[in-house]
Amino acid sequence: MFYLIHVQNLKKSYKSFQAVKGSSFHVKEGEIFGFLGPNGAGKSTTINILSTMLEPSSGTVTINGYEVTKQKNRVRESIGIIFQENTLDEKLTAKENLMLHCKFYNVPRSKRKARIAEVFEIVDLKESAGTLVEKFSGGMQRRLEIARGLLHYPKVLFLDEPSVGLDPQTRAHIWEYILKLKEKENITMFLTTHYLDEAEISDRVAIMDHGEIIAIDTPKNLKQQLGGDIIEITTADNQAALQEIEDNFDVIDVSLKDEVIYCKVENSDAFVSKFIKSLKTPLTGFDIRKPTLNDVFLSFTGREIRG
Ligand SMILES: Nc1ncnc2c1ncn2[C@@H]1O[C@H](COP(=O)(O)OP(=O)(O)OP(=O)(O)O)[C@@H](O)[C@H]1O
Repeated sequence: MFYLIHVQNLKKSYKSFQAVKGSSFHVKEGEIFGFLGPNGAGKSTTINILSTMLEPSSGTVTINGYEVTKQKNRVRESIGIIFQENTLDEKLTAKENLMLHCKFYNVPRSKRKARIAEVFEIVDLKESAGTLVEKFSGGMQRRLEIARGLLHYPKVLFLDEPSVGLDPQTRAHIWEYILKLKEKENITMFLTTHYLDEAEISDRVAIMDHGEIIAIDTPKNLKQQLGGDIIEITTADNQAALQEIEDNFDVIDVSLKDEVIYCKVENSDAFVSKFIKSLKTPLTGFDIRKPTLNDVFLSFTGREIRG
């Protein structure tokens, strides 16, 4: 089977420090592949290698069938990159920025105008084509960067923390555009994020920690693997309640963190009815929820992803 991204036993060391410790994964055409992990996990290192900006220490990586260390130009033609930081020229208009990129990427002169109009349409910036980028809001600049990343019809779009530093409403908008892109252009997307809600939109997620991929699957399967429901409990005496739960209740797992007791249970209905009736420690708060990707991360590493 042909994979747009194929990574085999990738390693990267900075002197004696191993930032990536032998990752292997593949990404299919049209997939949104989320790369999730806390700060310092090795996400940027991986994305920089995949996009030819950094040499791996060992392992093989192919993008669109081209090897990243031996066929750099072919790889670069196949990818678009949206960086964490703004790389637009703020003294130029939006359209001038895009035109510059077309020249840089050798988009044929006859196609430039139409393609620029197309990408402006995708990110809803048609009206602002002639405006200087320095007058754009943070969200508009990010949208323009996405438009620019698409100009040369890349097969894969790399998005490194695409919504970092944006307010929640703008973040939500950026994701609308990204999903529209998947629909309209069938672009394969490789995105790094440490926002768990953002990772949820991925078709598959790889969770990275300390340079290693510790899980890869669909968000749904990852969460289902945990099984059951999560119950968050606060009481007048959490230590006593924890002991009571451990001794008397049927739980898959129970832990106390930041003054909240987390219980993982097979069947929340059965647990709750017994719990309310028989817990001796006075209860002060109670919440039942389905597992999130944060719970997945917690169960693999014992830490919160934002830790
Ligand atoms: N040029 C470098 N020299 C030495 N160590 C580095 C270098 N670049 C990254 N590292 C280290 O490698 C590890 C992985 O860094 P990387 O930037 O890939 O993580 P990340 O998951 O992208 O984190 P973030 O979300 O903070 O960007 C970190 O411990 C980092 O300090």
